[in-house]
Amino acid sequence: MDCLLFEEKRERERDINFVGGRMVLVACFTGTAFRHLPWLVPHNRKDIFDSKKKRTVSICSARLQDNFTERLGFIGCGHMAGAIIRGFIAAGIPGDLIHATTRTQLSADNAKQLGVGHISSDNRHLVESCDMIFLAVKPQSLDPVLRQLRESVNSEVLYQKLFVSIAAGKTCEQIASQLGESNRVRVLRVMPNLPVAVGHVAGAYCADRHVDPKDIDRVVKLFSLVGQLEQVDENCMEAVTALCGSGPAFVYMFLEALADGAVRQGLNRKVANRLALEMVYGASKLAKKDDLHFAQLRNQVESPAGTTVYGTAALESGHFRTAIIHAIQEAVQRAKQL
Ligand SMILES: NC(=O)C1=CN([C@@H]2O[C@H](COP(=O)(O)OP(=O)(O)OC[C@H]3O[C@@H](n4cnc5c(N)ncnc54)[C@H](OP(=O)(O)O)[C@@H]3O)[C@@H](O)[C@H]2O)C=CC1
Ligand SMILES: O=C(O)[C@@H]1CCC=N1
Repeated sequence: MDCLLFEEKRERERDINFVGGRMVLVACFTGTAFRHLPWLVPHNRKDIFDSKKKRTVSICSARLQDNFTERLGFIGCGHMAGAIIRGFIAAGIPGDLIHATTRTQLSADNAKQLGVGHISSDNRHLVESCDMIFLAVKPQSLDPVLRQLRESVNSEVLYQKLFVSIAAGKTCEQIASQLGESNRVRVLRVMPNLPVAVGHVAGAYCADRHVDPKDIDRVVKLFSLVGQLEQVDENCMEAVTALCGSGPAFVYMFLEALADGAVRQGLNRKVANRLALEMVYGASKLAKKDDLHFAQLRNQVESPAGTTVYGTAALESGHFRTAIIHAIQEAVQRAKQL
């Protein structure tokens, strides 16, 4: 799939959107973007001078390298695997390189709709057929899956594969030791989030010390097609799970409440929903662009004795921030229990 690529000055400003089925990418330092997107091949590059921002911006098309041959296997194809697959396929990964297993026909039908090339319920066959195996079942279903793989797949075959777990709360060590000799099993943990479906993942990864840097590189490169993952220590993965994995649910709840508030004041429901969405999107975009402390941005909105400061004071008396901090804490606690 072709994409348009814009390069901008700062790495952190990189942003990927899909427009009319094409990927439009706003990227970092001119010249370095393709190093971060090694599976994209640039062509028709044109450098233009952005007089407003006083810097050169490159615009070009890019496509996935023809030699991308990694076979990706998903054990479990529910909400999260489905979102990752949607993002990968939109970024140009051929469905034929994607394998998935499910338990029910309904999930198999959903996987087919997404464009998954190979669908079955045979986890052993999936592991044997693929290079990178995503463990994408619920954490509560993971132990029996790992046991089944240990019992059914030849251990030397298991050791050749790269396992990527997206399960909340399960450590690399727990997974590796259930699959075989833990220092021979190659496991990375990735915590993605639902917006990976539209090429905008916010999340992180960590790996066991003995995982080969080349394996880490494979996963980082793959996810660079759908956004960017931070590298964190494993003991921070629960915080990332709460912030990034669960975060979209918190944001959707906030959106719902914002729209409800406006509807209560008489605004039409559809208009309220649309405005809530655009407002949060725009506020995030500005915060990302201006890179100011969130409180500085808030202060720009709060006119003295104006409407906003009355609203923010009401949020404080409703313990808004405490409630959010508590939500993150509860989500972390739950991840540790899983
Ligand atoms: N949802 C999210 O936003 C996020 C989820 N995660 C993590 O992703 C993982 C999956 O979560 P989510 O997608 O929400 O869950 P879902 O319940 O939507 O999906 C789980 C999938 O696993 C399949 N499954 C269960 N047992 C087996 C098995 N033995 N063999 C093959 N497939 C099996 C189910 O198939 P069937 O439907 O046929 O029973 C289903 O498709 C979890 O570990 C979660 O922690 C991480 C980040 C965000
Ligand atoms: O709710 C959950 O457990 C999963 C993990 C992060 C988001 N969803």
